[in-house]
Amino acid sequence: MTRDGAALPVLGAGGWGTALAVSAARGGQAVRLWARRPEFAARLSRERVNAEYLPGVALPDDVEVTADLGAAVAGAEFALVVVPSVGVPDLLADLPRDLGVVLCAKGLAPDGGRLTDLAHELGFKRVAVLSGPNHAEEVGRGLPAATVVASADEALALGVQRALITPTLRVYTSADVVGVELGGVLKNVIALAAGMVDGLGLGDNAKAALTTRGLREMVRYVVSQGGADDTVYGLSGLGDLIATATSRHSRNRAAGEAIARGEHPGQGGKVVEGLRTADLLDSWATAHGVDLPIVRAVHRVTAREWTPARGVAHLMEREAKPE
Ligand SMILES: NC(=O)c1ccc[n+]([C@@H]2O[C@H](COP(=O)([O-])OP(=O)(O)OC[C@H]3O[C@@H](n4cnc5c(N)ncnc54)[C@H](O)[C@@H]3O)[C@@H](O)[C@H]2O)c1
Ligand SMILES: O=P(O)(O)OC[C@H](O)CO
Repeated sequence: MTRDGAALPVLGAGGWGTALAVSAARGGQAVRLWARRPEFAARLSRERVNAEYLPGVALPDDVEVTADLGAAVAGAEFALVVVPSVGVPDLLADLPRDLGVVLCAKGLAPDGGRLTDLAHELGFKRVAVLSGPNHAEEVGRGLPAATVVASADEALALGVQRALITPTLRVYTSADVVGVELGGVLKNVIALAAGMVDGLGLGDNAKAALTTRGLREMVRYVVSQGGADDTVYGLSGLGDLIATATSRHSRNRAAGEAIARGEHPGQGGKVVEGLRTADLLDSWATAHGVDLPIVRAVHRVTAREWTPARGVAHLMEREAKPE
């Protein structure tokens, strides 16, 4: 399904689903945007602006909004799955298994594994992941950006590339599903830590050290899972780490900043994936004896087991060693 085929289903009408729908439609792709709540879908269809999740961005005429999941995916070769990771298992369970699924959430499955693995376990044969430095607020406004679609199924990756590429969104393909998927997952935790550095006023040196050591931690985890270190140094790893750890748009960075100030992160119901990821990954790292000290510190601080100051001490007072 491409621009000359059936409409592209975009499942999930939060900030990212809406931005992808708008971007693809501006590029000439007909889109069906599925929202879970019928009243929300009706309002979006009527007002043509997602005031709750992506204010100020008008839906082009080529975006049809529906709350009917069957109608949204009818006749499609693949669909973009753009709900938060916690909602992905239930949504996948409701989809036909011959549909290609393009997972866009930057989070983990309930058991701490990868969502692409979960999709295969549920019986999907054609599975891809889309990830990159992509703030919805900027993609929705048509500012230039690049992203990566990874799949073991090259035809699927090429189909997604054709459907999504526009003069303002450059879409690369990759065969490294593990590397592309986990880069986007891990960077949220490092962005939470970067936000804490901001909130504590620790300075630019500290933030540079934290993000660089965070990148090393991303490489260690991705390689332990079978991904390539090269991928982590690309758009979906380092690129997204830069975009998230430095951005005023990032909900993860902002949540870290709020926590460091002693506040509870309030994001108006918008998902902060790094909180759940830190919890799942810290347990995984403990169980498997893998050293992920920043993940550990972020989890303990966000779980309110450690103060932010103790988290900093945990990172600074580790045994001296070569870089
Ligand atoms: N916002 C971004 O800039 C951005 C960019 C790239 C990737 N992502 C990732 O995309 C995913 C979705 O993020 P978002 O920014 O669109 O979220 P959001 O917070 O803007 O909105 C979440 C949307 O999902 C819906 N939702 C929540 N739980 C659901 C469930 N169980 N089943 C179905 N729908 C559910 C909500 O009603 C809402 O429409 C996240 O994993 C995020 O990390 C976000
Ligand atoms: O707002 P965040 O922190 O969820 O980040 C959004 C995107 O993942 C940036 O690429």
